[in-house]
Amino acid sequence: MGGTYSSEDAQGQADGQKSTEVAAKPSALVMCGPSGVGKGTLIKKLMDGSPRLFGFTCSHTTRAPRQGEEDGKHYHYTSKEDFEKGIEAGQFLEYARVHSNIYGTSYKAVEAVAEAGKCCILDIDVQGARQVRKSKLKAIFVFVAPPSTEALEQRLHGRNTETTEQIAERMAAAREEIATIKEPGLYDYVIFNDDLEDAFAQLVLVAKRALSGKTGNGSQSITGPVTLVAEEEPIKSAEASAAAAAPVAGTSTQAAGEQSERAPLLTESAQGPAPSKAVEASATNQEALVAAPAGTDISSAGTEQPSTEAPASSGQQPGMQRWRGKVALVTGASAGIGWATCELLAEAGMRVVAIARRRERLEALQQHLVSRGVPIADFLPVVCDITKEAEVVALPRIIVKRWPGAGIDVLVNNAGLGRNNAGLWDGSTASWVEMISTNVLGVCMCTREALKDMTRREQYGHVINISSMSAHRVPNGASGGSFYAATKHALRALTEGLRQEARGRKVGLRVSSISPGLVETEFAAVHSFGKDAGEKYKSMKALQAADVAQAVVYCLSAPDHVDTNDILMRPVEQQT
Ligand SMILES: Nc1nc2c(ncn2[C@@H]2O[C@H](COP(=O)(O)OP(=O)(O)O)[C@@H](O)[C@H]2O)c(=O)[nH]1
Ligand SMILES: Nc1ncnc2c1ncn2[C@@H]1O[C@H](COP(=O)(O)OP(=O)(O)O)[C@@H](O)[C@H]1O
Repeated sequence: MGGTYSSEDAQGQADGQKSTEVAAKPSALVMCGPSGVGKGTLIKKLMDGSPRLFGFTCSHTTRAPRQGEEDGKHYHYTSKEDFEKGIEAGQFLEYARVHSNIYGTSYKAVEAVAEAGKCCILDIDVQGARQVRKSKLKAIFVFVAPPSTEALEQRLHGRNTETTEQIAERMAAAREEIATIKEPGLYDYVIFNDDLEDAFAQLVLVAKRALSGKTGNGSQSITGPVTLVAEEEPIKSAEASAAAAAPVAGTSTQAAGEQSERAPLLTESAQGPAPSKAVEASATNQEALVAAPAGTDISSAGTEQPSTEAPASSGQQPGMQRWRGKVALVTGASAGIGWATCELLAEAGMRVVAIARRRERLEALQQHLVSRGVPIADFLPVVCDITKEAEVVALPRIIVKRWPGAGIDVLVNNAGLGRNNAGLWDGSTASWVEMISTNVLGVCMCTREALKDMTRREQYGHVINISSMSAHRVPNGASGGSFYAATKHALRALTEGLRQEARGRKVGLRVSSISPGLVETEFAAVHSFGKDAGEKYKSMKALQAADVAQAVVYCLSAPDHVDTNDILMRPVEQQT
């Protein structure tokens, strides 16, 4: 039927003989990515798990069959002449010249799968994907990306199916293919195939969308990050439900409101037609992983070099070498000091676990880090509220799942908040509870779980508490700001207490406290304490969040004989 084919035709045919398994007309799943990235491996895993739901569209190719490949199963092996005749006759939905051969998807191949009511899986190159995007075929487009170009080359060698020259040709093409991630309107999802199980679980979520007939228009890659899981309707796991039902300290209306807006930390599989058991099982616990947004530039991912625009990296800081490849968990990573700290530590070669409540900020941070040349494989964003005990307790498990054998080496307790309406005259209990829950209890729970993790591995690293000058005096007492200072005074006592406990247990844990004065991002908050408080700080030049992040790097990189216990950072009064 050649050029008259449209996906609607195929869907119509599928409707008549739809099995009960296929609840909606499936869209096709277009898989792109450089040679050797693992497309075939992922597709096979998906089809082996659910052969009745997915069908592979068998392409035509002029390349010779590899050992073990079967005509009509892996490819239709065709001569160049026959292929060109087929193109002339309009038999191909798309075709392209790839690695010195011609490859193409015939309308017939798509029909064969669609007629059985299955989701068509196309493994095609970038040129083909562009053509399919313009066609009428309803599809979701996925780019499978390697964690690094080195890993890709290793996989190609490991597969043992190409000569050295062929591998060089594929590697040259790979760089151009990876650059197309940024191409507007092309891909709906980018899946990094670092850990096969993680990549597969992400593919399962996308595949479920295809099965239920959803599509993407690729425009999300420009207008905003794409999250695999947020778009699904998650079912709360028992753990997350328990956490939501039992906040650590009382209730806070604001905290409760924020909590309900975001997705839970861990989810069971998303809804949709029931796939096979194997597919279900590996789709769990992926909520913690945020897939890279399409449009992210990973062309330098894995190179360990910051981009040319990047400022002098903390990786050059003497003393940071020892932390390369170690794990730093940073709380409150969505903005300000936390964000800046993640940036510096990632650029210093650490694996960074960024904790925050707002998913979209974590995605923005991920995109930012990747654009600065941080390997995606070294970043783990986790949606987590540190006042929810079950969510905090889950963190070490999530980390070890992502990086087997690893654990928390550095904990940066940065998350903290100040609320007005907290004076002793007429303050709100909710404000007090919120501050205590986050600034004190949240810090304690994160610390306890990090210490357990260090004890498990018998490796004690460094805990850095981001405190405040308000831990040393009460700056806004008259305006009702003493409660915030009280939480920071408590943090000061706890920091010293942690040091004493570590000494008592004879473990080599380092504990630092950094007490910044006014940080620029807090200006608004200070003004909310009243006119007097605002006036007082008018003449001051506020610290930058990056200044405080530099102090974190300083604590980590200082030699053992240098005391980094308490760093006070007062802003200097501006000369008028
Ligand atoms: N455009 C297009 N590309 C295809 C088709 N079939 C395979 N390819 C792509 O051709 C490239 C080489 O495929 P292949 O020789 O099987 O090698 P491999 O991907 O390294 O296993 C890959 O990027 C495939 O995605 C097709 O029908 N159309
Ligand atoms: N996540 C992964 N980690 C390590 N090796 C992988 C991973 N995914 C796939 N591989 C291996 O990489 C090689 C290339 O995978 P393949 O599926 O043939 O790639 P493609 O179809 O994209 O060319 C295979 O030997 C496969 O076993």
